[in-house]
Amino acid sequence: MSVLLYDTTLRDGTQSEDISFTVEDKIHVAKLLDEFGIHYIEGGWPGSNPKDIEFFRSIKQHNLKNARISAFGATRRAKLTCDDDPSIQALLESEAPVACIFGKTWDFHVTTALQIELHQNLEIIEDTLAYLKKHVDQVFYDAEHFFDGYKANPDYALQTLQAAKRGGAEYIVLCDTNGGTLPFELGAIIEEVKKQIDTPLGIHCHNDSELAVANSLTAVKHGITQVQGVINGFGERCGNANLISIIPNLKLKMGIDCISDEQLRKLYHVSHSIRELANMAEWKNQPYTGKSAFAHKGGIHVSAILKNPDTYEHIAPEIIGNQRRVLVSDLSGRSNIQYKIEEMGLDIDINDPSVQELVNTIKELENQGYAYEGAEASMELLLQKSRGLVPDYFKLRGYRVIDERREQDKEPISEATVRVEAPNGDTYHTAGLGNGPVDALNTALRKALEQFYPVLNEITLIDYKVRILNTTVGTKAKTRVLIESTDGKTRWTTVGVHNDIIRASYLALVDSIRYKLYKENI
Ligand SMILES: CC(=O)SCCNC(=O)CCNC(=O)[C@H](O)C(C)(C)COP(=O)(O)OP(=O)(O)OC[C@H]1O[C@@H](n2cnc3c(N)ncnc32)[C@H](O)[C@@H]1OP(=O)(O)O
Ligand SMILES: CC(=O)C(=O)O
Repeated sequence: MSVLLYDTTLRDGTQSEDISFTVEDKIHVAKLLDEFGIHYIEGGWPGSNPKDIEFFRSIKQHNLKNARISAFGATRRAKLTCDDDPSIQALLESEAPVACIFGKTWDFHVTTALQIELHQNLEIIEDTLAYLKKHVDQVFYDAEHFFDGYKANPDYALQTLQAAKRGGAEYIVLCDTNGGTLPFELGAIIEEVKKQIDTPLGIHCHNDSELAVANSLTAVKHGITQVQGVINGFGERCGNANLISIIPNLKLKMGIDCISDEQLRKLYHVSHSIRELANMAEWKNQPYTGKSAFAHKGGIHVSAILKNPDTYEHIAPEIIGNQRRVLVSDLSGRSNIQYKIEEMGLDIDINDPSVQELVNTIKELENQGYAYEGAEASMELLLQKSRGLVPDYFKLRGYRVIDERREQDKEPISEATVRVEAPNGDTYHTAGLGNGPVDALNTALRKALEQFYPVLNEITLIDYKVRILNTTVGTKAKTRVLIESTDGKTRWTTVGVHNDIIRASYLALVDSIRYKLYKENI
């Protein structure tokens, strides 16, 4: 059995709150989807807006390898013929080889939304499809609200499908538009449809009951051969069926070879690239492609993973381009540390006393508010320091930070001074201005240290996160600061915790600097 993948990220996905692709973004997404092995890419609704018209004009200049481009539209307006309907004409002008038209199935929608007679809707469906069939290579029909319509009036719902069949639809796609259908209802209804309709069937599910993926897979189990969905499940309200979950489930769990093994390895890349292009926040726990999807934290889990990863993983992460991660925290045992040691390429025996010492230190520090699962550079320093492998690169003799606003209409000024002592005993006294007290402290500290460690000028701070830990004590609360740094080659994250936010930032900054020096073998 084979299943055709129909992606509507560029149409239904853009109905998601906060998503607005440019034409260039849309072209980029289409090319990613094509490489990934998607069979149909719905590029937009040419009757809706100039951006979508431009997309269809522009995509013709790109030679796609796998995918056919589909243009979306509605059945003709009741008062217009297809020749007069601007939306139908825009669809033809798009010159897309595939047209996907949605029409009404639910009698309630016909009388309430379209406000026409039930028989008129049947005529509209049939003649819109028949008209398009004469002009477009392939015509698909999206039966909007099919499952709700069937539950309300099965006879009429099936009549709408018969009309689509008479009109020549190559595929009839059953839509769970409001996302309220349960998998067992959906399966039973599809079985009834198959008794009446011999046109190939597709499925298009929304996620309002968090069942869009389950419903899509159930539909395939009941013989449906086209699955419509959106990358990362983007879409209006709670989103559409998530192709990032559907595809590996079809291939790895149901044995349906919808894309090649090589294409499946791009799953992580496609998911993250399209999320970036959509400018949507990271979904860490996203099944399959989230950063946490194969992240193991509990000591017992990690101990078993080290013996055989199948103990706590449903698939091997590499198959879909993701990777296993082990987190270190106060829920760790020695196995977590052992995993990290191997990951860092260090040669330390699990029975070395430093390992148990590190487990104990981490549990104690986490109790004070430190969090090492996102600050692996600080953890590596802790481990290597306990083994005497991190020198005292410098001593801080003192610092002062001034943050002042001298006049009402002027921006505040932040200034820091630091005194540090180099290993040879020389003392450096520097000052720095900054965009706030932490920035000023960073400038002053780096000015001093770069005089005897020039390599530090490669470091840039790329992220600074502050979390207040015990919020009930107000301004006396403890602060955790996480700093992410890069030297252009790698990125690393360090942590600092203190009652004083400047001191917490200083601790995280100093760990970042020490990590760079340690990695340079200085
Ligand atoms: C389930 C789905 O996801 S369907 C896709 C939904 N997506 C969108 O709506 C995004 C793109 N939409 C648009 O750009 C605009 O809504 C347009 C251009 C299509 C129409 O704009 P307007 O002409 O201003 O109409 P408006 O958006 O106010 O209302 C929609 C009209 O389409 C009609 N309509 C709804 N479904 C259908 C259908 N299947 N076939 C024909 N007409 C339909 C409605 O009855 C309404 O008609 P009315 O103006 O006579 O009351
Ligand atoms: C066609 C469509 O997007 C729907 O019915 O949900």
